[in-house]
Order: sequence, then C-alpha cells, then structure tokens
Amino acid sequence: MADERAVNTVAAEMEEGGRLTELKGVGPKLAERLQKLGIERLQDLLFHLPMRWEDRTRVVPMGSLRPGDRAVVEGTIQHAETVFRRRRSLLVSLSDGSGAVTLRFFHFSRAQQENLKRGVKLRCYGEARRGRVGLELVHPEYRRVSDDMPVEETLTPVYPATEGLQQARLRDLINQALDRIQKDAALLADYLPPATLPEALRMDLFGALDTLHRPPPSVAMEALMEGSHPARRRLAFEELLAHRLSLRLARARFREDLARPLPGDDRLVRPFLESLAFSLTGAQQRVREEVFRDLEGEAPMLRLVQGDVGSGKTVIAVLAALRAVEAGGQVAVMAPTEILAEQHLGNFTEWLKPLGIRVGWLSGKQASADRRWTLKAIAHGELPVVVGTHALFQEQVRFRDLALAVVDEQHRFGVHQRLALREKGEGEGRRPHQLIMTATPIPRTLAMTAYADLDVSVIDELPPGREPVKTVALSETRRSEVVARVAEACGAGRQVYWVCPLVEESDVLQCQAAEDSARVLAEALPDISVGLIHGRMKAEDKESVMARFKAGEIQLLVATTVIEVGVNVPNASLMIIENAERLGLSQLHQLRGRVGRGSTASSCVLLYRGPLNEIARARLQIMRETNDGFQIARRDLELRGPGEVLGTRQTGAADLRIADLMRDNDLLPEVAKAAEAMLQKYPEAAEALMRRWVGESSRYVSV
Ligand SMILES: Nc1ncnc2c1ncn2[C@@H]1O[C@H](COP(=O)(O)OP(=O)(O)OP(=O)(O)O)[C@@H](O)[C@H]1O
Repeated sequence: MADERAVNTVAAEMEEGGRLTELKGVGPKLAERLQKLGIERLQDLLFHLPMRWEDRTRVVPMGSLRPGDRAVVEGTIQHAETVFRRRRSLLVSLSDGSGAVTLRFFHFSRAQQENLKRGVKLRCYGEARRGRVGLELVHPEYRRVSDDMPVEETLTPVYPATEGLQQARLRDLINQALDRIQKDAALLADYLPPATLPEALRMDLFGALDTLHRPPPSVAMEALMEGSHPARRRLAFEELLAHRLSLRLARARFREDLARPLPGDDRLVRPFLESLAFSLTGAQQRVREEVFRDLEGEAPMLRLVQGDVGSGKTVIAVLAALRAVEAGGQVAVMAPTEILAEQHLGNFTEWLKPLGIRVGWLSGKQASADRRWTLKAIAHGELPVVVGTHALFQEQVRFRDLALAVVDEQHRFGVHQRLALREKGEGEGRRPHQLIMTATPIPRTLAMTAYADLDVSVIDELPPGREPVKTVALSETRRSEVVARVAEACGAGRQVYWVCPLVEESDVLQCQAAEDSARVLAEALPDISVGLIHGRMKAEDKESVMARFKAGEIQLLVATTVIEVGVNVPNASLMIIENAERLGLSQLHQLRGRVGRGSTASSCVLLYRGPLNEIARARLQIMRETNDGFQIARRDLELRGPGEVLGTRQTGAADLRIADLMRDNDLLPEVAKAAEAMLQKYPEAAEALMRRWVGESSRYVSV
C-alpha cells in the first residue's frame, strides 16, 4: 500500500508504466492491436479487466451436463464425421462413460479433421446446447489430454477482445504483465493513501488487480460476477474518486468564471405567463424561482431540471430564455436529435413570436446559404434565440452575446461537450448560464453524483387534469382489433402514433419495418391519412411530416423510435408500440409519454410477439400498473439488476470502466470525503489519478 508521505513523489515519478515490448511475443503488429484496446503500456494491461470469469477448475461428468451449462468435459472420441446438412460441419462424438456430447465445428481445417479421430482423448470447454441428438458443444475450446494433465487452479478470466487478439493470447500477456509488475512495483504507482479507502476495501492496487485477473481458489464466482468482491469495489472506489475529482475541479473552475447577471424586469416574462392557457404547477413555480435566482447571480448557473415525461420542462426553459432576452443577451437551445430540436423550434416560435422575439434555426443538414445567413445573424446579435442540434457546438458558431444555453436531454451529449459550450460566451469575457433538462428519472442522490457539477431541480408534479395513460398488452395475433381501435380513435377526431421499434440491429431494417407497417396500415385504413417518419428521411421531409401531424392533417403517424423523446402533440391519444417485448422499461415509458399530454383520456397498446420470457412479461406488467417514471425506474432496477440501468449514456458521467453508479452507490459519501482530502493533501496524486481513470478528457481541467 502506498505510504502516505510517498504518494506525491510516486505520482510525480509515474508515467513510465513499462513497455509492452518487454513482454514475450509482442512485436509491432501485436502492439498495434493492443493499442486498439487502449493498451499502450505494460501497466495498461492490468487495467484491462475481465468481463466475466469461467469455472474450469473441475471436469464435469457428461451425464450431469444440462443445456445452457458452460463447463469442462473430458472424454474419448467415439466417432467423427463431416456432414453436409444445410452447412458443412464436422461432428465429433465424445463420451466419458457417464454420458456423451457432440462437438460441432462449422469452420475447421484439414489438420483438425485429421487430428480428431476415434480413440483420441480430449478436454473441452464450451456451452452445452440441445442438438439434434443429445447435447452439443458448438466450437468448444479443446485440447488433447494425457492422463495426468491438471485442470485450471483458478477461475479463468474472459476479457473484452478485439479482432486478431484471442482470449488465450490476452490471458498470456496479462499474466506476463502481472508477473513483471509484481517484481517491479515501480511500474504501477498506487496513488491512494490507505486512509482514504473505506476500511473494508483497504488493499493495495496491485493486490486488487491481481485478484480479478487471477482469482485465488478461495474467491467465490458469485462475488466476482455480482461485483460485490472487495477487489472490484476497491477499484471502483478509485475510479469514482478520480471522476469526482475531475468534476469537482471542473465545477470549481466554472464557478470561478463570471456570468452576466440576468436580473430581468418581467417585461417579457409577465406577458408570456399571461398568454399561457394554464397556470404553472406548484413544482414549475418552485423550479422557476430556483432558476431565476441563479440567473440573477454573477456565478454562471449550472442547473439540471429533471421532470417526468410531460411534466412541463419546456415552459421553464422558455421562462429562462425570456429572462436572458430581457437583459439583451442571446439564448442557444440545443437538442440531441433533429426531430426534438424541431419540436423546440415550434414551441419557442409559438410562444416567443407574439412577444416580438425572433427565433433562429441551426442544424447540420441545413442548406449552406441558409446556414451562412443564420451564422451571420447569430454573430451580429440579430437572433436573440437560436434553436438547433449539436451543430450549435461547432466552432464556426459565434454569438455576439450568449447569455444562456439550454441543453435538452443532456445525457446524450455528455459532460465534456456541455462544458465546451461555456467557451461560447463571449460578451465581455463572461460565461453563459446553463440550463440542462432531462426526463430520465434518476434517484436524487445519484443525480447529485452523476452530475456532481450541477445543481438539481425536480419538477415532481404533473399539470392538473392529466389522466394516466391506460395501458394494455396484447398479443400480435390480435392485431386486427388494434387496427379497428385506431380507426375508431381517428374517427373521433383523435390522433394516433404507431411505433415500430428496432427489431434488428440495423437502422435500415428498422426504417424498412416502419415503411412496411405504414403501407399495410394505409391499405387497411383507406379513410385515414397515414404519415411515416423515420431516422433516414431528409430533415425537411421529417419536418414537414411532423408539422402536418401537429396540424392534424396526418391522423396516424407510423414512426420508428425517433419520436422517443420530447415530441409533443397533445391531441394524440392513442399509442401502439409494436414488438414491445423487446424494449426496456425506460424506453417504453418515454414512448408512452408521447400520449396523455392533453386532457383527453389516452391509451397505449403494447403489442407483443409471444411466447414471452419472464422479464418481458414483468416489464409489460409494470407498464400496465403504473405511469410514474420514478417508480418505473425503481422497478427497472429490480428487474435488470443495477449494472445496466444507468449506463454511461444515461448518466452523462464520463465513461466508467469498473464502477457502476447504482451498484456502488453506497461508496459515494466516502468518495466525496476522500476527494476533498486528496485535493488538500495530495494534489499531485489527485492529478495522476484523474489521468489514469479519466484520461484525455481531464485535459480541460487544469489542476
Ligand atoms: N402547468 C401546466 N398546466 C397545463 N399544461 C401544461 C403546464 N405546463 C406545461 N403544460 C403542457 O403540457 C405539455 C407537456 O409539456 P412539455 O412539453 O414542456 O413537457 P416536457 O416536460 O418537456 O415533456 P417531455 O420530457 O416528454 O418532452 C405541453 O403541451 C405543455 O403546453
């Protein structure tokens, strides 16, 4: 373990980390492949951690093998033949006295064919599947055995690999690196003073890494797989600490900057509020006050507004924008997708135009003359408000006086992109205020950490009169009833979404599926105007379809999941989601949030293709039971296990390699304490830690 006094010195001396070419078998070609995995130094190999482990420590009798088991079996070849049945394959039947399995190879060499002969004894590792006759192992790892060959002593790690770099090779390299670093501790600096670690996790860095790569026989597979083993937690702690430090410093720097105070005179805010057909909910009022208070200050606002689908976040954004315009500043409104940005453009224009405020539009797909004009108008300050996609981040975009940036669905942008935004405030060297909006329900403590650099406001109340969306799950076989329901809703003057989510891993196929559905529906419903929208359409076309749907000219909109976030057409009151069994809970919730936004009772039909597995069944059940985003997030957590709920994409936190914000949630208070201690006592170690875990992206933070 690192000696407290030595930490700073070690930090200064690190950087070396050892050369890969010191390892047996690493030439320039292999070094290049390793680089693809981000491995440049000996030390980096140690941080390439297993995704899972396999138990190859005992040979399983074939007779007790079940489908789905991954296991080592050992037996003698009884028979081998090459067969042609749809595909050429080599079948080898192996038996051990207790039972038999068939090894199946689709790709095989002549040498393999010759070596795998009757009487040869093999040890294999693979996953057992039900085959034509009995159990099969498809493409198992195998070798010839002699009688006294020992089995593996420790669990076998399985690594994320890359093309041309197989597991066995990686295992060997990592083993070599571990041996090498074990002998020369200077190759791996341990920056964490022992006292900063929670007591249960006090072990040195090398020990923790070694345990994960070569778990001793005493380590239970379950502890490793669940992630509860202290070795993983020790590393997770270190990683979280590095991120905490990085965000903490970014925030400190941000706070050192000055923004233009936007006290406002209500000249625009008042008439806007009066023009609304509704009054703000209590939650909206509270959040408005929080935002306005921030805007009055000299410190740049950095606030996350979190609210369930349809809770009325846009109104808050408009209010903040009006404050900025009252003070003569400019506002940038950014959304992650073209459709969502267009939607904001529509809302902002509708609300701001009557107040005499011009709203500009900037997107990557704009015609160049148009774009040039817009860029100029932004630079001259002629456009007080500009709405757009990430095109607004680009360098050529210069504002005359950017006072406020509104970023919607920020988890799609990422912390670093967002921070880049602040560079765009140029008025008298002042930074813009930032308002970030998200509908992803995240428990509060978690939000505080995932967005450690943000203040958080929550809109925890829906506008009055909203009726919960009534949800049913129907089997695909009852499609014709659903089509009849669509006809009925349209007949009653309502509008309908029909969503065709990703079925295959391909955008093209998804769009095709939507096109097919649109055609079939148009044929089945000749009196109804059917529109189609998907990601591969041109921006103008999407825009015009959305505009026509909004205007009520299109009654039934067939869409891919491009409409997942933000789309707001209050007259739409029926949503059909095809292949609902394939979507996760949060996505289903977002999609369903497109209806139930007006005062008519809305419904959602989840069409599924059976038979359903247990998790899919549970998901559909939860959707039927509740409309509450927070509850859905909680249930999602129970169902999927913590690991997957808050992926990097969703948290907006920079990439986490080991830690998991949900699973390691309990470490966070200690992490926060440790971060303060490190900054005060060991600033250099803190910097090295950030370099190790946060990497390049920490560059914008000057420590
Ligand atoms: N206080 C209110 N009373 C009644 N209706 C409201 C209120 N606030 C907002 N609305 C309306 O509710 C609908 C949803 O609002 P908005 O689009 O702002 O929601 P959102 O939080 O951005 O939702 P999403 O995350 O789903 O995009 C809009 O039609 C809006 O005009």
